[in-house]
Order: sequence, then C-alpha cells, then structure tokens
Amino acid sequence: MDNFKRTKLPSLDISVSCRLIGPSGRRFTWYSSNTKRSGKGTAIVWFRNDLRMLDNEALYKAWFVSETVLPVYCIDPRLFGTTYHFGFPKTGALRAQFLIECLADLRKNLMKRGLNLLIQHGKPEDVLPSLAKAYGAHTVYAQKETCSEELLVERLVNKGLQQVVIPPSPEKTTGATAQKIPRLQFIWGTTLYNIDDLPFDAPSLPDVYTQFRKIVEAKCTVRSCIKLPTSLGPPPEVGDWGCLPSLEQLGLSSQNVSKGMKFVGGETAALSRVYEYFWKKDLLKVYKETRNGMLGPDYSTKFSPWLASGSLSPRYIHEEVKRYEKERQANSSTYWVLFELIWRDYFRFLSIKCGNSLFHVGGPRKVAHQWSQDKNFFESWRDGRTGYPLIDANMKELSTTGFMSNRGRQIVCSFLVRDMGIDWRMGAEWFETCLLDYDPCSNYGNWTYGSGVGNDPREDRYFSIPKQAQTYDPEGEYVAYWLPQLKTVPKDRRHFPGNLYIKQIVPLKFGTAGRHHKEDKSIGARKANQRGREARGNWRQIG
Ligand SMILES: Cc1cc2nc3c(=O)[nH]c(=O)nc-3n(C[C@H](O)[C@H](O)[C@H](O)COP(=O)(O)OP(=O)(O)OC[C@H]3O[C@@H](n4cnc5c(N)ncnc54)[C@H](O)[C@@H]3O)c2cc1C
Repeated sequence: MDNFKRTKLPSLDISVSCRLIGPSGRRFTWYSSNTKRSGKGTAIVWFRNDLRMLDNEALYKAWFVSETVLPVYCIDPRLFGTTYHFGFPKTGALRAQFLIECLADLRKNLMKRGLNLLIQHGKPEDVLPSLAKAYGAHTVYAQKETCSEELLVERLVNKGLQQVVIPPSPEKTTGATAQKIPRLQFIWGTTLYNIDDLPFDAPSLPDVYTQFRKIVEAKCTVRSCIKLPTSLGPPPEVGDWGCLPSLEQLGLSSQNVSKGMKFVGGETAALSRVYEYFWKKDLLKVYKETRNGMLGPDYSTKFSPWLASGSLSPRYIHEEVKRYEKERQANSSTYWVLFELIWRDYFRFLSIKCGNSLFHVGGPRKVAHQWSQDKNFFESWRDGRTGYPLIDANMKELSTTGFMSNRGRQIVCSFLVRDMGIDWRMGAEWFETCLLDYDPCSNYGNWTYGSGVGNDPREDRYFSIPKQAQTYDPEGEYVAYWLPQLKTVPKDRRHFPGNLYIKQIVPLKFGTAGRHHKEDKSIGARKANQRGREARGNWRQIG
C-alpha cells in the first residue's frame, strides 16, 4: 500500500493557501443572509476535514461564485496505508467506519439542498484535475490544512491543476486568451479564531499557551457561523455519483463497539450531541467540575470526533455557548469549553510554527533523549497488559471504542514515556491509528507536550498512578468497568490488586509515590501516594 511521506516541505505555499497573516480584526463582510449568488460556470468543492453544511465557508464560496457546484470527496488510498515510522494501520477500522458515516450523512444533507456528493476512489491529485477538466471547473475550493502530509497533497493537486486548460465556453469566445487554468482556492475553516484575525504571524506565535489565549481573548473576535441558502442546486450532470466504500474495500475488518461510548459519524449526530449536552441534559453548567472524569458519556462534551472530521464547527459551539449563557447561565464551566477549544486552536496554529519538528523525535525543542523502542513493553501498553489497571483499562477503552478521556490520555502518555521510557512517537502513532478524533495537530501537539519535547519547556509532566487513581477513580469503578476481572476485588484494592491481576511489567519509575508533579504536591496527593504505597506493600506481602 502506498504511504504518505513526511517529507521536508517548505512552509505553507502562500500561492495556493489562504493568507497566513492578516491584519488583526479583519472581518468578512462578504456574506450576509440576503447575499445573492452571482457566479458563472462550475466550481468544485473538495471536501477534506470539513464534512459539514453548517459554517462551511468553502461550500458557501463555491456556491456563491458559480452556477453549479460539484462537491467531491476522494477516498485517498494513502489514508489506509500505514503510519510513518512504526507501520501501524494509518486509519483503524473504527475511525474508517466513522468516516463512512460522516460521508453518508453529508451526502444526505447535500441532497436535501439539491446537490449530491461525488465519491471518488483515488488520490486527490489524480481525481481533481481530471474532474476540473471534465466539468470545465474554474475553481476548486478546499479547507486549508497545515501538516506536511496534507500540504504535500495540496501541492500535488495544485500542480495537477496547472496542467489543465479549460477551453472557453462557446457563447463568450474571445479568442485563445479566454482559455483558463482552474484555480485552487483555500479557505481557513478549522479553528475558533480565524487565522486572518490573529494579531501575530505564525513564527511569532507565543510558545506558551496561556500567553496565546490571553492575547486572542483580548484582541480577537470569533466570527459568526456561515449559513447556507436552502437550495444549492442545480447540481452538475453527473452520470454516477459513486458509492461509499465498505470497510472491506478499505482493507479493514469491521469492529463492533461492544461496550463504552459508541459514536455515530456525521453532522446530524454532531448537532444532536450539542443539543443533548447543552440543552437537554443541561450539562454545560457543570463541565468544569466533571471534565476530568473517565467513565460514562457525560463527564465531558465528547465533541472531539465530530470536530476532528469537521462535522462540527467550533464557531457553532461558540454560538451555542453564548446562547446558553444568555438563556440559562454563565459560569466558569460555560467559559471552560471555550478555553479547551482555544487549546485546540493553539495546537493547530503551533503546527504551522513548528512544521515537521512536531513529528520529530526531539520535538520542536530538539531535545536529545535516549528513548527505548522495546517491543515487549510497547505491546503490553498497547494491548492493556501492563499490570497497572489504570493504564490497561484506558488502553482497552481506546481499542474498543476509539475514544479515551483527556485524563486517561495524559496518564497513559506519561506512563509510556516516563515509566517505560518508550519513544513517544510509538504512542502517538498508535493513537493515530485508533482515535476517532485523531487530528495531527492536537495529537502530536499533546504527545510532544506530554513527553517533554514540546515547545513549552515549563511543563515537565509526570502523572503518578496512585495519585491519579485516588483522585479520579477512587472506587475503582472505571477500571472494573473495562477489566471485569476486577469487579470482585475490593474497591480499595482495585488499582493495586496484586496477584489477583496480572504481573506489572515495569516498576513505576518514581515509585508509587511518584515524582512530584505540581498537582502531586498537595496534601491529597501525598495521602494518595501513601495509600498507593500501602496498597503495593500489601500486594508484595500477598504476592
Ligand atoms: C496524548 C494526547 C493525545 C491527544 N490527541 C488528540 C487528538 O488526536 N485529537 C483531539 O481532538 N484531541 C486530542 N487530545 C486532546 C483531548 O484529550 C481530547 O480533545 C478530548 O479528550 C476529547 O474529549 P471531549 O470532546 O469530551 O473534550 P472536552 O473536554 O469536552 O473539550 C472540548 C473540546 O476541546 C478540545 N480540547 C480539549 N482538550 C484539548 C487538548 N488538550 N488539546 C486539544 N484540544 C482539546 C477538543 O476539541 C474537545 O472536543 C489529546 C490529548 C492527549 C493528552
């Protein structure tokens, strides 16, 4: 199978990209609810990670400047190859299934507005130029991406389009000069804050999240969502709109989610989750208190798989938070969802600043460190067989559902890199395979951060398992849910069950007391560590 290569690329190619630097506060006055369509010919929308109708600027723009819009999604075989270094599946079965559902939903929603979705199996650089030629498209619109694999495809598509010449339409022939090369036009569409509204360019992006957040909160405004007209037709004449692939066609076997959270792909499911979490269950007002949970559907928003596939716009979440604050209440929890979305923005903008160093072993700070790639250790982590229930339960949840809580991700990351000393990229690539919400910026951003090679040198994080267990799963309910053999173990021993569970593959690097991470300095943490020591001591006696 063909693979992507993280080749060294120049920074974003401005000629085919949206602008990286924009004057602060620049606003789009271009759209309004009564904007009239005024375009000519055909425009293609190349759907990528923006699989939605609401707040899809690429789709809106294509509609606005054309007479007909051709929406296209390319099933790129490279997405179903293997990961860059360690050869894991590039897209696991659960995310592939989620993607298929997203596409089915997008097609249905496009049809409701008089269009359809053309599904093409092939590389975008092969598919799009030939479609542009066949339909005489003057422009291809797409959402801008920022990481090297996606940038490479953008460059190849642009190159392919340069070879296409669209003959002049018969009614307005003005000689040979009327021939045109289709343009590739990128739209910035993935973040809460638009890149054009940032008061700094990519190289001067602050190295510390808090600085970034404070500046954008003070100086930038979140733009309103773009709403599409009710009819986007007529569609171009297409003989065969193509079939959605099956998992088998993608070289994957179907996987049932037997327990835990089952996510359904697509904008329809995304909007219902927002409605359910904010309005029906009224959970937004307690988000800050519950967000560090690990068990059940409602401790956090669970928006991430839809955000990552672009089925949900962060600006829509922002609008809903503001509406909730007006109609119900505003408190630190309602703000905190936006705070987290700014983290997401930060990692996206950071990926422009860091370029490929985000994927390098030394990370953006080029830290020299001797990592192990011990297969035995790594596989025990991956398969949930480390002997530490908190790690094993989280890893089982990941492989069963494609999801893991933020708390869990931080804990298993710390365990892999600090306790096992394993190359953080092995963990990051395994997450790339499994996560429904996989996004290169957030995934590699968080992994470099968690393993101490990220751009913020102030953070050196060690998560002590006894402390984390005591604070976030004191009754051992989470571990017993994912490791049913622990159900019969007394609650206070579920995290260190000794010979009632499997043997621990490595000792904790800093002992059960853990090295004192800033959270762990509290009295609670000392007590938790003490309890951990006792539990382990007991186990030693039993074992
Ligand atoms: C090692 C590691 C790898 C990660 N990989 C990814 C990834 O590939 N894709 C991804 O979307 N998130 C990733 N995260 C961030 C975070 O764990 C998830 O976004 C979050 O758990 C999703 O659950 P939620 O939607 O219920 O989040 P909530 O707590 O409800 O937060 C709301 C939204 O804020 C954003 N967000 C929250 N925390 C973070 C964060 N630390 N970084 C970036 N965005 C954040 C997400 O979009 C999330 O949906 C990773 C975190 C770690 C520690």
